[in-house]
Amino acid sequence: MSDTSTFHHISVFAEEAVEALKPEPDHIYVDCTLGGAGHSGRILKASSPTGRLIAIDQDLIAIANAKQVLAPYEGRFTIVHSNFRRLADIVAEQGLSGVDGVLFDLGVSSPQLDEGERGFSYQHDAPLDMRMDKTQSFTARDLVNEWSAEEITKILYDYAEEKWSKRIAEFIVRERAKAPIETTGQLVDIIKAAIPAAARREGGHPAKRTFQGIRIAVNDELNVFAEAIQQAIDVLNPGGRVAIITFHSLEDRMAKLALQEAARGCICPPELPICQCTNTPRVKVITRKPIVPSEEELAHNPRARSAKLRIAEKL
Ligand SMILES: C[S@@+](CC[C@H](N)C(=O)[O-])C[C@H]1O[C@@H](n2cnc3c(N)ncnc32)[C@H](O)[C@@H]1O
Repeated sequence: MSDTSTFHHISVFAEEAVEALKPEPDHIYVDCTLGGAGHSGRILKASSPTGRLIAIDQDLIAIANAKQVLAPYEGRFTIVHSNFRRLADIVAEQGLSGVDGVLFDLGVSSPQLDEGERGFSYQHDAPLDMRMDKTQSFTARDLVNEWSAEEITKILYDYAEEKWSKRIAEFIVRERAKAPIETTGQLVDIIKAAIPAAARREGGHPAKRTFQGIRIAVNDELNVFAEAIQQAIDVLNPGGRVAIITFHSLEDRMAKLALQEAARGCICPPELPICQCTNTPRVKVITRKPIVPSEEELAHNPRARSAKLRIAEKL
């Protein structure tokens, strides 16, 4: 998408996620997932007149649009084209020893999904791509044509809970032996052929889970998030908060466990009479249960359906 005027993404938990960070003037925030800048703009507004924002995105198209959206706050924000896997380094490169809030709004933006040519969508026929960062060389085409049946089965099962993962992987391997699989349309046809007709009629689109699994693998989303969440806790100043918006159960589970573990401190086995790990709690969990979207939010943004918000505060 080169025309930034058509970049349209409705922020999920637009108010709740920003309030969670308790924005204040003079404080410094990091939005790890700038996207359409909906949250970033709200953070800058709420921390006026002197709050500062570092906003990260690995997608240059999102960044081009966000620069226009954030123009009214010129001088108070820095946009960094990078993967948030580098969060700690990015904070250090800005000459900062800590920040007061970190936001993650995980996954892809609506424009990334809707722009057929990026290959994220099973609804548009396009080259198999799925890279959030177009400067990365590894694409969905490489994965589909080069990974073994076992590797493909594993990501479809682990990242998308696809119960037909083995059959889909076998069909992919069989088809690519005839000719390379180049497009999302070809992949959708292979998935449809692999899933028995009765099962195909259950739930949503038969290709939905496979596309999710491949996208997560192409962008290494879960490993990146696991690293970044620890860095987020590290870079927070005492009293600073991390807010995490997730869109599927694997991400939410990772967020929940990482925050719980950081809140627990001691990781010694329960049978040890005295703590030997000497770990101390690093955060207080603010959301024992995740915040879920209101009926009102769901009515105007169906994409929020599976969203969950978790918040923790640095001790
Ligand atoms: C759901 S959108 C964020 C929307 C944004 N919060 C808003 O209100 O407009 C997620 C964005 O994060 C970016 N992103 C996802 N994973 C990333 C990563 N590991 N590093 C940097 N950016 C990432 C995507 O490119 C996408 O633009």
